[in-house]
Amino acid sequence: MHKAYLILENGTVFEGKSFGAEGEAVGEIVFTTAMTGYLETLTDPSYYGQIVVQTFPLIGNYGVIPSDFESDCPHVKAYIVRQWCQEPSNFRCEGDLDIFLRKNGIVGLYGIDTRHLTRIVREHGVMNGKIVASYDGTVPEEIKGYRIIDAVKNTTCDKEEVFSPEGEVKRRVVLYDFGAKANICRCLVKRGCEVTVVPAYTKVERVKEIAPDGIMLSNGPGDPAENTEIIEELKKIAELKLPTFGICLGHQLLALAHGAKTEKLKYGHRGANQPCKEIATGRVYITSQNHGYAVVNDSLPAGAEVSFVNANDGTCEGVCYTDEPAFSVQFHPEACGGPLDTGFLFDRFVELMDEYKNV
Ligand SMILES: NC(=O)CC[C@H](N)C(=O)O
Repeated sequence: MHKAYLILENGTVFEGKSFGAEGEAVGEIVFTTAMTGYLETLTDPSYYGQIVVQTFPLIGNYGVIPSDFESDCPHVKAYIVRQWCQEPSNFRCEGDLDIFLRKNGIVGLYGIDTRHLTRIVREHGVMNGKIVASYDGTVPEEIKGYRIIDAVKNTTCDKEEVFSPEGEVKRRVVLYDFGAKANICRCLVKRGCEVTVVPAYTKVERVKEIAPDGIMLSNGPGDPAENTEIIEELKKIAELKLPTFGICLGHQLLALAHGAKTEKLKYGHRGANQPCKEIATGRVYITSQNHGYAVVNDSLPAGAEVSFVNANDGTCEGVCYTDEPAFSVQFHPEACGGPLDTGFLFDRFVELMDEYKNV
């Protein structure tokens, strides 16, 4: 394995070794504290444009298992680990991480002090960086200027697709794909929903033609406020007053469509053990998360209430709309990877659809 370097925007340099694809990669450095679920992380489209650092020191122990993927291919810009497992072991394993990254053109770096790197990002805030094969003592210009743009455009599907449950179709859902994780669709299909996955720029007229019982707004990458066209369409979709459930980017876009604001967090929440408190019950759930932006609590308009807050930093983790059958969460109830504790939110959505069907 060759030597490779990570150069940070602030001039810090880490020397490590290359794995995966050879080459260079510039991106936004983010860290995830999840101890497992690296395949779900790699293939979650929300990581588009980001160089992901795993804080857990040994990654790849169970190899590559395609049925765990959250989309067809990895979306991370590059991948950094302390150590990758060269002899994975699992009855479902179909290969190792190095070959998987190489095949998919993802540059990897290992053998650096990921704890030190994480501390820098945590204290300084999220920053850009570049992985290079050689270092000449200078910080490349492109690092500072890097910005993730057109993220949803580059990760949404290009045509509609219908997923049907095995048994009877109990309700029909339109799932807006802003860069959706596959498990959102699986969670709905499992509950007897026929899911029509639609591209992110689908107009309200098409939704009316499909005439679903509910609307699901998926997760996705990038700055939520950048999606002005989608936000305008969501305003019209909200007028249909259909049961609506938003997750992560979907949650942020729904709030923006109602006039709320979003902000970039210092270093985001990425991991599988983020505590979230439900305001109505005071109960704390352990959640799976991957986001860099959040809805500003105080910016919510009348008719929208904070339903969950992050127990660590008090940021908005959920919104409930009092004049519409709509709710959303910043965390991932579909988990994958991560705890399944908040899967009941899909049951709530299904109940909401059934309630509205009967009125
Ligand atoms: N997982 C997501 O949907 C992330 C939403 C958004 N891109 C953020 O970083 O905040």
